[in-house]
Amino acid sequence: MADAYVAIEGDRVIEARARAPGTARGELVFTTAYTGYEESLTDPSYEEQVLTFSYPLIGNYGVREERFESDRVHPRAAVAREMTDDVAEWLESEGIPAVDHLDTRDIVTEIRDEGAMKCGIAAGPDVTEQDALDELHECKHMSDHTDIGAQVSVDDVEVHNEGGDGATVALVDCGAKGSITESLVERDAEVHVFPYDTSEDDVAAVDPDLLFISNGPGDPENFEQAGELVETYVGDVPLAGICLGQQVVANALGGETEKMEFGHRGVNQPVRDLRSNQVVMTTQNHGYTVADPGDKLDVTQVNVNDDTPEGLENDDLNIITRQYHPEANPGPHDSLGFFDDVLGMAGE
Ligand SMILES: NC(=O)CC[C@H](N)C(=O)O
Repeated sequence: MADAYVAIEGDRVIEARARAPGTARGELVFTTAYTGYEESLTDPSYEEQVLTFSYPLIGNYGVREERFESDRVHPRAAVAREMTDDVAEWLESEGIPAVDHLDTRDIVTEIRDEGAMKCGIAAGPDVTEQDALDELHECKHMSDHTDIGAQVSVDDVEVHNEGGDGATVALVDCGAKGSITESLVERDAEVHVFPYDTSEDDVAAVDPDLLFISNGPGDPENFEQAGELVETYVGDVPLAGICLGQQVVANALGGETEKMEFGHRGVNQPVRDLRSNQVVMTTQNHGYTVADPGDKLDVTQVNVNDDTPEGLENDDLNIITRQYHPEANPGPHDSLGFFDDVLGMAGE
């Protein structure tokens, strides 16, 4: 007998097995990544989402803290065809409901047909279908999480590699993955990690060589303060952005973003560079996209599958942004050179 339920839009309820107990709600999305579950589950960009793994076996190489991208699990719940005890115990210890023994192909097909959707989850010996439906009915649209930045950002400024020989980077933490800071520090940068709503004065005080807007969860239009920093610094200081960072930069410079149907989440998304015509494989996790880059930014890279913008640049204003995740945690490593390019703009 089922001891877990996943309720999706249209009030359809799918039976499952409880692997970590509890109730939760969020935007139901899927990743096609076949490795990297530790990184995905700790990626702050999954805040307020329920993550379904399309790869059928999750957890087969254990759980190791050194692979985590932040200090907690961010999806509200996890769904897999088969989840190992290691992962189930980790999620339980974090208070994150998890379910398996359901047909994840069905869920993925539903999301591909209908788009990312609201869902409710209830798992554990005493739960009912109605508990999952109640969660579903309480679920908000992703764009209505207007203060999502506060849920994932640092509260106070953190400095990494103080006194480093390289560039001084102001990294605006909209929910930054740890490996972005690591990628900059490995290249000798002194990285000042600022809260998502930091003031211009705080950033000015460190006299940055590069303003870097991080990845993050939810709708980029809910990150107005980061956009204001972009407007302040454009032309004076080189600008870089990853994922939500690309979207915030585009919105601030006269462009527009929109919600995608079901987004890109996985580790084999092909991206073509329009200048070199080279294709690289990339790691992705996004549900919004730049619909119009505005007149200050050129689209320099596109997704081979659907032509959406993957890279925006302005050589005169020193701006480089990427929709995918060049820090490559999990991999592939094809696009790590992004960090050399943006630090190059900063004079390194
Ligand atoms: N990884 C990210 O930064 C995601 C950006 C944004 N939240 C989106 O879903 O499109």
